[in-house]
Amino acid sequence: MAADSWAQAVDLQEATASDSIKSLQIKDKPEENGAAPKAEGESNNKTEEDDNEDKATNSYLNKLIRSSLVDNKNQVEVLQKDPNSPLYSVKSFEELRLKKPLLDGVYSMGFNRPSKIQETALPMMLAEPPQNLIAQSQSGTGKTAAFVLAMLSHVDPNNKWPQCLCVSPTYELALQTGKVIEQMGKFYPEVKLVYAIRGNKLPRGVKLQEQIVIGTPGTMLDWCAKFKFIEPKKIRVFVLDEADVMIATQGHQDQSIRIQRYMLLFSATFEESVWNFAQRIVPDPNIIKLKREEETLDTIKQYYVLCNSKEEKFEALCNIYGAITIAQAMIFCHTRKTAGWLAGELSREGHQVALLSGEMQVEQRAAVIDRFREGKEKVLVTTNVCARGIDVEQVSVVINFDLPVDKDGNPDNETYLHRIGRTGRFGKRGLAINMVDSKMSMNILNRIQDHFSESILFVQVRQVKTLQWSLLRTIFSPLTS
Ligand SMILES: Nc1ncnc2c1ncn2[C@@H]1O[C@H](COP(=O)(O)OP(=O)(O)OP(=O)(O)O)[C@@H](O)[C@H]1O
Repeated sequence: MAADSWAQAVDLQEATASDSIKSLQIKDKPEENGAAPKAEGESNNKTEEDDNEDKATNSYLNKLIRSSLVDNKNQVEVLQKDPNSPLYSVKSFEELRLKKPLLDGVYSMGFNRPSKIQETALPMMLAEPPQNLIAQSQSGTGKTAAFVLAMLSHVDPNNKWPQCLCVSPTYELALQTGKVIEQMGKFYPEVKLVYAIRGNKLPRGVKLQEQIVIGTPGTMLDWCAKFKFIEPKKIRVFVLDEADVMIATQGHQDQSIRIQRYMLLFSATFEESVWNFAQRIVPDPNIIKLKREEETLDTIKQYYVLCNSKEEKFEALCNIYGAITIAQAMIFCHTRKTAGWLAGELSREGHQVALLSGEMQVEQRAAVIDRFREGKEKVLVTTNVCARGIDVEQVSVVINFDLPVDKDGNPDNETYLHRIGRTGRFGKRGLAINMVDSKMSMNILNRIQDHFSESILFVQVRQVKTLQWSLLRTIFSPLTS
């Protein structure tokens, strides 16, 4: 059912939520191979028909999974020829006139063509003299590669001092962007990188030799202002990744974030007041801005389920667990406490899950994200600390166990978009499931839907098998079909 009438959707909650919750018990644990669990009312005594159905299911699933993994390259090619897609491009990387080692770096990462943001932003960023840029592009469309190429293009490797600064909002994202710089610059070994992140303590008075510094705001400011490891005057390029959240949390109050150099601001979202502020702090910027209706990705299908409490949401989650673990999933909670509780409950049910939240030691956080990236855990339970930027290709499902709200309890539309954007990366298909547990959260969901003029579809958790199949179809059916 498309929830096109919100009053109707709330009524529906009252009429069906408690009813549907009764059917949330799992009769069978999902099989290792991803077969759907039995829905309520189904017998555990298998008939020949059940056996045949299981076999057919397994063989179909295997095919779907294989095709989704193998066909993504073709899907990207299809999208890169579609003028309505954010991956559309008419140019090749050669035409963007990158230095030879950078071109080699790009191709070694398996990139064939630029995405729309890369094709549009790179000529502006590589121009001499460089021009300031404020750029918005949907999640997972290659913003990181765009500004990494800009930084690598502007450094002079003969000068042994920091020339480019890149600030990321979280420790994990700084590490991830650093990896992209290392990969893309691997044929340009004269250019070196250093991480200005918690835990990387340098002796006082040290003079940095590295040309690129990537880090988080606090440590970066300390390195510039307190320890003077970096001379702001010598900085040629200053990148603010996830610029809107950095401005919202730092920029309005702290003017020291303003470095009057060539400034590049990137994000998938720019709330109006932040956009205006960004234009005030960046002199004469080039601007790449999306219309509101362009902000969401068609490749991510969005659903919601109705529950009555945290415990019922947990039961609903258990019911769809088999489907979400076919590939990988991220589950977002509002607080560290809920994330810890949920990870504990899932573990008690015998599920192997990872937990990442802000209070953990940085080494622990790095280890958790590495293991998840390697697929050692299929489910990551987390908070907004992982809402932005984290790029794990195999994430096919995002679950909002709690809907994102700001400190006043209003919908946090930007965080919603970033959270669901952890799936559907660069042309992949993805699925977002929102768990609604009260009239208030239904209202939040309605307002998020209104904000993006997007349909978030209702699914009956009762129909476990149907849900599993619809999830699987959504994730794995090829874009061309
Ligand atoms: N031109 C390209 N061809 C193929 N893959 C690409 C290309 N550019 C980027 N990618 C891949 O697409 C994925 C998403 O890219 P990236 O993380 O840069 O997106 P983003 O726009 O920064 O996302 P977010 O808004 O979430 O921060 C990455 O895995 C990246 O390696």
